[in-house]
Amino acid sequence: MKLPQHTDLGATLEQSRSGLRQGHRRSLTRLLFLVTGSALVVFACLQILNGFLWIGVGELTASALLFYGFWRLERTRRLQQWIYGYLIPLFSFFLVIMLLPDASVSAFVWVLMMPVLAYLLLGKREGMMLSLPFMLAGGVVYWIHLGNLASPHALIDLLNMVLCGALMLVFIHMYEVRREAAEQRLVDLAQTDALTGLANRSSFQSTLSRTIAECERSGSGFALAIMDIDHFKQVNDTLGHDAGDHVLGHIGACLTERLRSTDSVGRLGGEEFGLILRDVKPADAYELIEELRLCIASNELTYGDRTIRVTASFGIAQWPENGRDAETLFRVADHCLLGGKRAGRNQVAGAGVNLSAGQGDLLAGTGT
Ligand SMILES: Nc1nc2c(ncn2[C@@H]2O[C@H](COP(=O)(O)OP(=O)(O)OP(=O)(O)O)[C@@H](O)[C@H]2O)c(=O)[nH]1
Repeated sequence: MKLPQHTDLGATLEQSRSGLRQGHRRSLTRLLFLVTGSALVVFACLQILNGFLWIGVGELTASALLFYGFWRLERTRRLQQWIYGYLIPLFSFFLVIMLLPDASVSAFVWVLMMPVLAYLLLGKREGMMLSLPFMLAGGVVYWIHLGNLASPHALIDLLNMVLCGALMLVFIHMYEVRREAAEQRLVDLAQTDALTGLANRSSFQSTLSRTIAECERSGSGFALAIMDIDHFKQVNDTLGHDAGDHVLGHIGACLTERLRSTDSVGRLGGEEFGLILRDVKPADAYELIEELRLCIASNELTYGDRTIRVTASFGIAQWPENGRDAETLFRVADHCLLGGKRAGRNQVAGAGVNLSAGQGDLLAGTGT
């Protein structure tokens, strides 16, 4: 069996669940650091020229920190902390410039920038939790800034800002909710086999790697089984491709029904399925797979007015006895499966277990 060479699309998409994908969030944050840092240098020069030396020095220090952050962000694992470390002072700074006695009305447009930045960098939940209190504080400062609300002019200004801010927040929130849902659908599609609804090969491969890592830590064993339907080509050739699809769907359901919730099953491609049985000893794994074999063999499937009976062969590899890595386990299980096919099909063959059933044959010598 060849292991998949393509990248695991499901896992890649998985990373993008909160907010933008990690890589995109990183580049966006770096860009913001660069832009803010450069802008602060310009403002600092203007402040110094205007005689506000200490304000200029403060802005230069902040820009130096931002340039340092720009460099650090390329590799840091603490992206989230850096984002909070950027957004909280930035939003506080917006509030401070709004609080200045001679603050221009235009300074309040920054309130509208808060949800955009927070949602883009932190995603839906954290973006809302951070931007909402700052926006409310900005609204209060604006209200105080307007002074006498008895005048229609001030009231219009207040309404404009409140309405615009509220709409901005609602639209960005709705956009993020839909984007996350669409992304989730994409993740599900990338991990699922459309015909059977089971995990596809790439997703099964990820589960196997995760299982190995978990079992390395816990020390508990598991079994990998590969199942292949016998003479499936005949089903397609005699009853048609649709009937073949029907059989595949039925077998998929049959496997899922029989396994425990901690076990995993996936369609590896064509008429081949993979099973991961957690916390089992070789003899238990064999017994369970044997039960599956019998279930498939004894099942009569109706397709229109036709009755279909199929059998399947299984190869089992045990972790860690037959191999510690996915590639070796696949190779061993595949080797056993091949032995079972050669021995007459409708068989269960395990490496080192050398047990078989079906058609009264005993399979010996499979495995490594
Ligand atoms: N209906 C249907 N058939 C498929 C699908 N994927 C692969 N197949 C068919 O599965 C058949 C596999 O045939 P073979 O590899 O010769 O295997 P087999 O006939 O099961 O024989 P053994 O495995 O040696 O017992 C081919 O006819 C493929 O066209 C699918 O998604 N739907």
